[in-house]
Amino acid sequence: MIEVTALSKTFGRTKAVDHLSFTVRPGVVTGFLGPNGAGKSTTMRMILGLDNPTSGQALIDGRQYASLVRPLTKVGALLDANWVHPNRSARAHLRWMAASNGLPTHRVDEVLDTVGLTSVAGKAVGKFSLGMKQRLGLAGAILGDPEVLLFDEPVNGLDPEGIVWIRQFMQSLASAGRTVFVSSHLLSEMAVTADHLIVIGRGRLIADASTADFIKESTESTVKVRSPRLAELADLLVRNNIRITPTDGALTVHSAPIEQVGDLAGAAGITLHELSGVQGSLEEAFMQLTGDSVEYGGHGLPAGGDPMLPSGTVAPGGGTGGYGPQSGYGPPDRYGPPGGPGTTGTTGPEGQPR
Ligand SMILES: Nc1ncnc2c1ncn2[C@@H]1O[C@H](COP(=O)(O)OP(=O)(O)OP(=O)(O)O)[C@@H](O)[C@H]1O
Repeated sequence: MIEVTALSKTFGRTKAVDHLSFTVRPGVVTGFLGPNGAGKSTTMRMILGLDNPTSGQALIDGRQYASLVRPLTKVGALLDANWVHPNRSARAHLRWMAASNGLPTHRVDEVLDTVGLTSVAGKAVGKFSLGMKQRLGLAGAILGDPEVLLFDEPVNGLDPEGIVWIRQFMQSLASAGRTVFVSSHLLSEMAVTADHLIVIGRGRLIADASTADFIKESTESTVKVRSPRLAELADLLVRNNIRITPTDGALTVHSAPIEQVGDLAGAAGITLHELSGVQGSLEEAFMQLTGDSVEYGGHGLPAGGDPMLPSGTVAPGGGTGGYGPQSGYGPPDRYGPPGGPGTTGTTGPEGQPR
């Protein structure tokens, strides 16, 4: 378990982490989300003893990282996959890590096998692709069979196959009862990987909730309905004071439960070809909650909504224009392709204090 209590870190005039408190529990994957510069890497670095807090504390199973005798047996981390000497082979790199923590050499071959690097174990790491380096970083993280694992942007720059592999890898670690704490910019990926989310903005806690609750509470649920008598159905719903938006041969219903829509259509004898509930996405929930916490950029949509839509209509996905968030809706490109590992200047697993 990781316990962060009133944790703060100031760099000059920048408050990178501001009185942050949360707990990361074992048995589930906990995602760590926040806009660029929110303080995720700094928080992880403090948990790992790589940065000293200005105030507050971060404990791993009740102890500070610095007080752990053989840290790799308690905590494994992947902060920067590029932090490996390029001329060293994968096996030599892991042997060096194992020796420094008093771990048996046979663990090296075991973890190489787990991450699928056995056939290239003798190759210089400098010749590795990013995906292979990420796998090597994960091998280092699990070398000491630790109960607690931290991964900072582990899927950065990976292809879809690599992303799915890492997702399953993290989920299997969690289902074995480990504590898994992972930061990522890829929100759609986090939505299917993490069971629980810690969301921060400008160093402060914004949300600490299950992924399902976070999405449910921060987005609008709508109903999608299709019918061969769409115009009649639209008229019926409007007459019942229900707000709707026409979308691609269907109606999006904003202010009525699915049962009411079905009952009204049924009573009027209107055949339906589709009646389904639509939940918002993690992207929408994230932007809704962190819109004001973005450090750089952030050109929100105008307060009146999307200028491309008629007034009173609703942007697809619950955007602005009469419904949903009216302000602080940042441009999605903030969450686009990440800058790649190393952009936060973090240190690899070997950089952890012994
Ligand atoms: N060593 C440092 N010296 C000065 N400022 C720093 C240092 N490390 C981080 N910061 C600042 O602290 C704030 C938080 O940075 P941090 O890297 O922790 O955020 P992040 O959420 O990990 O961002 P990203 O998602 O972009 O990696 C930023 O304003 C950053 O510029």
